[in-house]
Amino acid sequence: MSVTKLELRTALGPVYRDVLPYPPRDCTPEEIPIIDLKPMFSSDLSERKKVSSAIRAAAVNNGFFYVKNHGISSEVIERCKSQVLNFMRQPLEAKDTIRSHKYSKYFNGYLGRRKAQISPSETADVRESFTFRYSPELDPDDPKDISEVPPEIRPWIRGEDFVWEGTKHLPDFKKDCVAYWSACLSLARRLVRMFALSLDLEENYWDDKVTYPGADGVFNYYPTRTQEEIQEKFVGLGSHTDLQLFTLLWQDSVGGLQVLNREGQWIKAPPIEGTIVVNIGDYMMRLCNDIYKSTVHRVTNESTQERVSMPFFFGCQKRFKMENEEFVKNEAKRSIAPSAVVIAG
Ligand SMILES: O=C(O)CCC(=O)C(=O)O
Ligand SMILES: [Fe+2]
Repeated sequence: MSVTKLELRTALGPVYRDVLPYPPRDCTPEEIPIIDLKPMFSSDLSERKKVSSAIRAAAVNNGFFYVKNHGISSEVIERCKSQVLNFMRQPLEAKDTIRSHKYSKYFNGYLGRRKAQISPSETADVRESFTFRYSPELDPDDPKDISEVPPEIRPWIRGEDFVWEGTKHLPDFKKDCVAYWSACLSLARRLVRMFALSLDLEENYWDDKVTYPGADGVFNYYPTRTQEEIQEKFVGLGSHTDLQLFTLLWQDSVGGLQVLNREGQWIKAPPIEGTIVVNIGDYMMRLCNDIYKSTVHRVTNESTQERVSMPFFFGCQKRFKMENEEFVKNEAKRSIAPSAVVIAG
């Protein structure tokens, strides 16, 4: 049996994985379970522990699970998804007015088709994306003007206004995007408590580290591939791990997300109506000494329809990671998850 070596650019430096020579197959419910979040909203600790123990079981296995009854309304999701299409279906010139490589210090804005390559072992990414990062005035739980943020924290705020300036012509674009992002942030702050419980930590272990969190909203758009891209086996988004504590990932009904399981077999994580995918990131894996796995995943849109996904990357603000110097250095090379080697032009 001949395995292939896959090289990954992770926040822990280059990592290699053996991949089995079999084509991707459907996942089983044990491999990527569905966790019901309803008990998370209970005031009864033993109820909440039902969620945390289910999280632990999934996190030590493949590090990927779906959540249902997550509390984000389907209207908020649908409105945001429509806005992603409104933005992405514009002519390239309009999207390029907020081009990330040109206008952003912190990877906010638009990244074009085949302008990055996240995986050194695969092709450039066909995916286009729009990114906006944490701004205190958008925080749903305690909105603040930047002037009210403690001075030592201000330099770490990564949101940039040009993304909203350059999309003003799209009615309600900011409002609908922020509504979805806010809902993700509130959910993530609850979910991180379940992660704390799952690791036998105090439930509030992360609370003060996510007051000004890493909270990156990314909208991914996977156009259908050209004949050339199909022949050359272009990936939508190459194999990678996410960088932060965990990711909340909404995907539309098109499909194309694959996860590398513990055995090195690619398994498909199909869209399941009403759910959001959650996966562990490198920083969580580092903090818990690899007990929880930051899982390798990739996307290829092999359908004849465009695909949208809306990940939300949640973590501690960078200054809390300084004790992990190596981690921060490698993370800077990769930046946030949609980053990669930049392709000129
Ligand atoms: O599009 C997807 O389903 C996954 C996206 C992803 O992995 C990412 O943006 O990091
Ligand atoms: Fe990812």
